[in-house]
Amino acid sequence: MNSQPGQLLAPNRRRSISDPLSAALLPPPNESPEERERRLSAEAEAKKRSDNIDKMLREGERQNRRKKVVKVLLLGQSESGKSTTLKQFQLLHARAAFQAERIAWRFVIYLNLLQSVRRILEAISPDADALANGLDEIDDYDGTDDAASIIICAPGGSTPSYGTQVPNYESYRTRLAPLAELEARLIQQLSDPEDIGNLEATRLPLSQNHQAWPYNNETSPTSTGWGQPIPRISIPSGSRSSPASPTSLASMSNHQELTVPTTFNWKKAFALGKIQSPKSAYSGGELQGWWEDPDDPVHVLHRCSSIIVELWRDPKVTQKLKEKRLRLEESSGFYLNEIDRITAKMYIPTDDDILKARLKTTGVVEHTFTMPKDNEFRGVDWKIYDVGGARPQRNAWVPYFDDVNAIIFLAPISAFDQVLAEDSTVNRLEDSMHLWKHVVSNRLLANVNIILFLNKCDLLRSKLESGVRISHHIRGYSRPNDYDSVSKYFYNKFGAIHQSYTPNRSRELYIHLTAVTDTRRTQVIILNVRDMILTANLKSSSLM
Ligand SMILES: Nc1nc2c(ncn2[C@@H]2O[C@H](COP(=O)(O)OP(=O)(O)OP(=O)(O)O)[C@@H](O)[C@H]2O)c(=O)[nH]1
Ligand SMILES: [Mg+2]
Repeated sequence: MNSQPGQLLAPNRRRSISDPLSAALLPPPNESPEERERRLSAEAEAKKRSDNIDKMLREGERQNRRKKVVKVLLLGQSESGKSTTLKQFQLLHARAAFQAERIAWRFVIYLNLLQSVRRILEAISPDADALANGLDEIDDYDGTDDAASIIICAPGGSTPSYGTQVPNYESYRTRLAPLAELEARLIQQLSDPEDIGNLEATRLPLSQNHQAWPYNNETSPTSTGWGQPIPRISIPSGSRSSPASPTSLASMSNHQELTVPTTFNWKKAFALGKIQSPKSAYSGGELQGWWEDPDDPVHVLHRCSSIIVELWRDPKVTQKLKEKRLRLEESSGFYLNEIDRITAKMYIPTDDDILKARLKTTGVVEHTFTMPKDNEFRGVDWKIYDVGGARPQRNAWVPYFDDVNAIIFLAPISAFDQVLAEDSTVNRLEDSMHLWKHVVSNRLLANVNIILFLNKCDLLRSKLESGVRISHHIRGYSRPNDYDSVSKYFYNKFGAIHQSYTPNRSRELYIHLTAVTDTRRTQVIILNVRDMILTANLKSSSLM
C-alpha cells in the first residue's frame, strides 16, 4: 500500500475493510496533494449543505407541530352541492389551481351537454311512450316514520298523459347520430387509463330498453377498446320529478352516472385541453390549441350545434318534456341555453360553467387550503373533505367523524318533488331529512360545529314560480306557495330536527339559505362560515 496524504484516514481505512460504504468513500490510493485539497474542500462543502438540509428539516418539523389544522367535512345526499361548495372554496383560496384546471372541465361540460341531448331524445322517443303505457305508475309511496311523514307523493295516481308526438323524432335521431360515438369516446377518456381493467366507477352498462342514439354497424363501435360494452350515461335523475315517468324509471335503472375514481387525476391529464386520442397526430406543442386538432370533440359538437338548438327550441319537444316533468334546467340543461358559446371552437369554460359542471364524487377527496398571509388566521391549514353522497358511498363518511372540527351539511330543498337516483321509491327531501337526523344525533359529532346549507334555493324559487304546488308533496303544508313561506318552513323543519335529536343542547346551529352556484352570494356566506369555524375551533383548542 502506498504512503499517501490520504493515509491520515488510515484508521477509517482499516474499519472500511468490512464496510462497503466506507470503502467506496475512501480517497483514491494515488491521490496527489492538489487532488486531496480539492476533495477536502468538496467534502466540507457537502457537509455544509447536509447540515443546512438537516436544519431546514428540523425547522419544518417544528413548524408542522405548530401548524393549526381545521378539518371540515362536507356532507349531504348526492347532487346536494358538496363538490360545488368545494369549488367555491377553491375559487376563494386557490384561484391559481382553479385556473389551471379550467380547460380540463371542458370535457365534463361537453359530456353533461351530451347527457342532456340524450335525455331529450329518450323522452321524445315513441318507443318510450309505448313502454310507459305498458307499465303501472310508481306513485304510491307513503312515508311512515318521522321525517318521512311530511312527504307525500303527488295526488291523483292516474298515469300521466304523454299525448304529444314529436314528428321530427327520427330526423333528430339520425342527424344527431355523431354525438353517440363522441359520448362513448369522452367517457373512455375520462376513465382512468391506468385502471381500465378495474373500472368500478365508470363501468356503465348499455341500456337494454331502448337506444336513444342510433348506433349502426358502420359508424358505431359495439364495444370499447377493452372489450366492454360501450358505456352509456344518463343525466342524474334529480332532473326528474316525481311522480316519475315509468319510462324514465325503467330506462334509468340501466343507466348510471359517470363518476371518475378519485385516484385518477383527470384534471391534470386534460389540463392542456387535449384529448388523449391515439388517432390524433397532435402530440402537444406543435399546434396552437386543441381547436386545431381534428380529433378534438369540439368539432363534432360544433357541427351538431344548430340541430341541438333546433331540438331544444322545438315547441313539440318542450311540450313533451313538460308532460314528462323532465326539468333539464335543474341539472346540465343549463348548457342547452348556451349552445353557441359552449360549442364554439375556442370555447374556454367560465367560472359559472365549471360551477355547474356535474361529476359525481366517489370516495372521499381531501383538499387543503392555507389561509392567506394577510388574514388574521394566517398559517392555518384548512382541510376540506368532499365525500360521495350517494347511498353506497355513505359508509365511507364515519371514519372522518373522529377528528373533524366542523360539518357543512347540504340539503337541496328544491328536491321536494324528486326521487333518489339510487332508489326511485325514496323522495329526495325525505332522504335529506333522514340523513340530517343521523348526523345531528351522532354522539361522535356532539361537539362539532354544524352548519346547514338549505341549498338550491334558486331552483326552489323557479319551481314554485312555475306553479309546482308544495302541498301536493308535503302533507299538511297549508301556507302560501311562495318562496319566502316555503323556505321559512324548511328552515324551521330542519332546525326542529336538530333541536329534537342533538346530544348537545348547547350546540348552536347555523342555517343558511344558499344557491352555491351563485358565486357572489356564496362567497360572502363561505367567508362568514369560515371565520366562525376557525374562531370557534382555534379558541376551543387554545391555539389562538
Ligand atoms: N341551480 C343550482 N344548481 C346547483 C346548486 N348547487 C349545486 N348545483 C348543481 O347540482 C349538480 C350537483 O352538484 P354537486 O356539487 O356535484 O353535488 P354533490 O353533492 O357533490 O354530489 P355527489 O358527488 O354525487 O355526492 C351540479 O351540476 C351543480 O352545479 C344550486 O344551489 N343551484
Ligand atoms: Mg360531489
